[in-house]
Amino acid sequence: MPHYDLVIIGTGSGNSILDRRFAGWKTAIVEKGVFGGTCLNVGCIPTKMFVHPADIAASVGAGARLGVDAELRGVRWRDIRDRIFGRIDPIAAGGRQYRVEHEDNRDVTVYEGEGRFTGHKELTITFADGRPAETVTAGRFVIAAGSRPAIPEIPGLSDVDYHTSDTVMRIDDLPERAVILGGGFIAAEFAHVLASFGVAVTMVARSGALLRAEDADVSARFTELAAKRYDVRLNTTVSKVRRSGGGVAVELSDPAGEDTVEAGLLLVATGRRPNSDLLDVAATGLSTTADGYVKVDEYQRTEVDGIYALGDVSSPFQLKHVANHEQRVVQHNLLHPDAPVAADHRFVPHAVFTSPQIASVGLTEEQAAERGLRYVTSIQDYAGIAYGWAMEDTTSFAKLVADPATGQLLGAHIIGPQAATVIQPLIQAMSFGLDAASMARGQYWIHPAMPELVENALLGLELDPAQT
Ligand SMILES: Cc1cc2nc3c(=O)[nH]c(=O)nc-3n(C[C@H](O)[C@H](O)[C@H](O)COP(=O)(O)OP(=O)(O)OC[C@H]3O[C@@H](n4cnc5c(N)ncnc54)[C@H](O)[C@@H]3O)c2cc1C
Ligand SMILES: NC(=O)c1ccc[n+]([C@@H]2O[C@H](COP(=O)([O-])OP(=O)(O)OC[C@H]3O[C@@H](n4cnc5c(N)ncnc54)[C@H](O)[C@@H]3O)[C@@H](O)[C@H]2O)c1
Repeated sequence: MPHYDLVIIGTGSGNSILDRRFAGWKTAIVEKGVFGGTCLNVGCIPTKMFVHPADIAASVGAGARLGVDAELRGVRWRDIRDRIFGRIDPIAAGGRQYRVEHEDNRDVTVYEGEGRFTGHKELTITFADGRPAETVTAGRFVIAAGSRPAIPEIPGLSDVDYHTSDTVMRIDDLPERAVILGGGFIAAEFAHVLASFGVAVTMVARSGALLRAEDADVSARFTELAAKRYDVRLNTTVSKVRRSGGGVAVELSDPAGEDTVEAGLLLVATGRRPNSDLLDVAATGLSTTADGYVKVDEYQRTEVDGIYALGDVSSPFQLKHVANHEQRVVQHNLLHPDAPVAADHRFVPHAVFTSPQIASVGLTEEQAAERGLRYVTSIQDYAGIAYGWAMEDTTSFAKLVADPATGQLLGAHIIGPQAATVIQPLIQAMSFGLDAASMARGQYWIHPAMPELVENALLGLELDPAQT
């Protein structure tokens, strides 16, 4: 049975651990799917490569209001799809080839199969091509096995051809109508992409709002805008799914009664679950949280000495920048176990690349209230800054939550054009402890640029007199 210094399970962020400092470490990498993991192959990268042309397509119709009459003549879906994957697939293949063949990786063995713990620090790898399974042991493991779409139990679902984010980007033709189940990140991003490309979209959410985890004002505004663009069904559950014509019939139930929507495509976007169960992490002595995340401490160490975990398999954030940060922490701690560094999860931002864009960091107003904190808020509409006038914006805003006594920002939430970019100075201020008044007045803000939104939101905070 081969014994390794290090076994890494998963080639998403896990693949970035090895650099020349690990030369001489006898290492195995285990990957059951496509090299590069979720973000590269079926996540952040391709989705945003679809969102960009979707933004362009959507902007054509939006010009008339400003006096620019333009028409969208068509969307060449297959060309867009093939361009995107024509770029991504070779990157994944190149990453694999580098690990398998390159001289830099002479101490690395790549196992292209599915790993499962079968004992203490013992992993058995099975292969799809029927080769005999192999069992390896190691002094150190990194569990970077990510997450997968969570599929709810809905009568009939397993009998129809439904999609998840893993498959929907590779379809051959766009349907006339799509039903999207879920009201979270993936639902919001794909609703925008599909609708911008001419697909009629029905969004089905079991609660009373879309993007419910956002600050309530942001969630409410997004829900209101989405309802103008899509057929949004709130407080609705799917009671049954069945085949119908060339597609699916989705039977819906809401407080007002029953309805059936027929569509050429059903996208299930109801969250993602960590892959700890398929890995049987209990067999190596690890426990998980109630939601299935491998338990780690602030150093990304699991309960078993020498086993680390990172990314979606252990982090409820389920974000690539978090997986990458944790990967750097694990990398350091593997090399310097006696001087470990901790992961910094204080101010983890996220953005939803839908329309309008949404970005957020820190506490929502609801979370600040729940924690009993003393806080003030400020809402700055895009309509109140010069660039917002240029865009004739009427619906976008930034909302700040701050501690009035110290001027420290507690949270920032933006819904509107370029939200994911405009929020960055606020993330920086929170990360480095810059107070709102110093931030607003201690620097120039380019006029008339979008960050004036941030400047004005900061100036709108009613801080205690000592802070102003
Ligand atoms: C549609 C979509 C869009 C997204 N967009 C964004 C975004 O815009 N911004 C953002 O920050 N995040 C985004 N995310 C989230 C982001 O993709 C993930 O947080 C990130 O990829 C997690 O990285 P990871 O390394 O933990 O796992 P992964 O990248 O999933 O890597 C895990 C790897 O482990 C392999 N594996 C699993 N189990 C085993 C096993 N038993 N044996 C062998 N190999 C195994 C898998 O095949 C996979 O390759 C998106 C996710 C999705 C689904
Ligand atoms: N821009 C980004 O950073 C980005 C984009 C896409 C995905 N992601 C990551 O991927 C994760 C997964 O995305 P997601 O949209 O699937 O999850 P999500 O948690 O954002 O949303 C899941 C949605 O499904 C609903 N839901 C859950 N179980 C259900 C059930 N049984 N029946 C009906 N509805 C149900 C929830 O109420 C919610 O509306 C996100 O949490 C995010 O971390 C990030």
